[in-house]
Amino acid sequence: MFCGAKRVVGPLARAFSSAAAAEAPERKVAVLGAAGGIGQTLSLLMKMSPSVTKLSLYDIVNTPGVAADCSHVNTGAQVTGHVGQEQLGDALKGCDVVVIPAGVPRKPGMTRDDLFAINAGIVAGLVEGVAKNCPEALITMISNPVNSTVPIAAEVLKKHGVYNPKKLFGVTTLDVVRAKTFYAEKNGFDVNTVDVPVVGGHAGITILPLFSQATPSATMSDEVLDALTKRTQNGGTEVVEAKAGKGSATLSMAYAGALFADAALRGLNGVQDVVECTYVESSITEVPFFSSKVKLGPEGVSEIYGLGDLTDYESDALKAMMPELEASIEKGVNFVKNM
Ligand SMILES: NC(=O)c1ccc[n+]([C@@H]2O[C@H](COP(=O)([O-])OP(=O)(O)OC[C@H]3O[C@@H](n4cnc5c(N)ncnc54)[C@H](O)[C@@H]3O)[C@@H](O)[C@H]2O)c1
Ligand SMILES: O=C(O)C[C@H](O)C(=O)O
Repeated sequence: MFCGAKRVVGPLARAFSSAAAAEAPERKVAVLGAAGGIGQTLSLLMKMSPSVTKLSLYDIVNTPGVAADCSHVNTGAQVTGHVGQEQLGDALKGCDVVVIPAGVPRKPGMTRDDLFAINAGIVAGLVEGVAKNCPEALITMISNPVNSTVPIAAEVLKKHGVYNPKKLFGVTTLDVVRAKTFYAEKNGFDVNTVDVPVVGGHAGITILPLFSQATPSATMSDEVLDALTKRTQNGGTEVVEAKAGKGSATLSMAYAGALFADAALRGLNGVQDVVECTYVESSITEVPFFSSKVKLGPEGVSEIYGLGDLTDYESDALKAMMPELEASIEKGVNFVKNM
């Protein structure tokens, strides 16, 4: 089927093959919210990752079925299913990476912040489980609103005396995935050769793709640049509206979540130069959590890169996002303080 055509291997396949080093240590990954729209596909992708040896699937419903199904895939990872609060400890013990896509998704007309009322408590409870059962694990937070759920996780971990800012990540990979797709489409590039850093947070105007730093570079009019920026910022809403009340992005998010989890595992395993955009505790701007390019290593975060040169358009957008980002962070912090 591919005779004659030059076929470029995609990023997940590249991540999976380079993670497959024979000397890679055993790694246990848990997916919390594994029976959900994201959770099920993400669990499958994690089952396909050669760097995962144990895959623990946790949810408050339906995980026995999801785990049985996933366990029949003929790859190396051993799958276990855990259902309900009393099985959370077993799901988490010995984990190296905990991926959290638990919680409710948006419906049309909602903002991500509208999910705070339900998801804040869900995330706090799950991170408490991490603090008690696998405090050394890397946490990759998918549940929205990410701009607040990551600070919530940090505060819960602090309450338990186990917070390590190098090990807590908000997953903003889907913004990068979208920016790459839209940029490649617009400029006629092979999407597998494209890179676009996306900085800030993960909601509306806090999502800032830096197309001036995209590779390969392209000359775009101000109108095209603005349209691409807005499409990236509204990518989640585009899917929510298209799904018309049946949830938000699940397939592309599972792909993005697997890409990030695999990058985290490669970093843990000592693979060099693993760099992803992710929302972490950061001092590169005036807000305490910010997404930018981060090098991932054996301890989690090994280096947080600065923003580089920004155009006037990008500088203005950066300034404009700060009040919203700051308020979302404060809301998360206060939620745990008042718990
Ligand atoms: N970071 C991102 O880029 C991104 C992208 C897409 C979606 N999301 C977010 O991911 C979350 C999940 O989305 P979805 O489409 O998979 O939703 P979903 O409703 O399909 O699945 C959520 C799952 O979480 C489970 N759950 C609820 N409470 C739980 C608890 N206390 N412990 C464990 N599991 C629990 C539910 O039973 C369900 O199976 C939403 O908050 C959504 O907004 C984030
Ligand atoms: O948009 C949403 O609510 C889900 C997610 O954050 C996304 O970007 O797709």
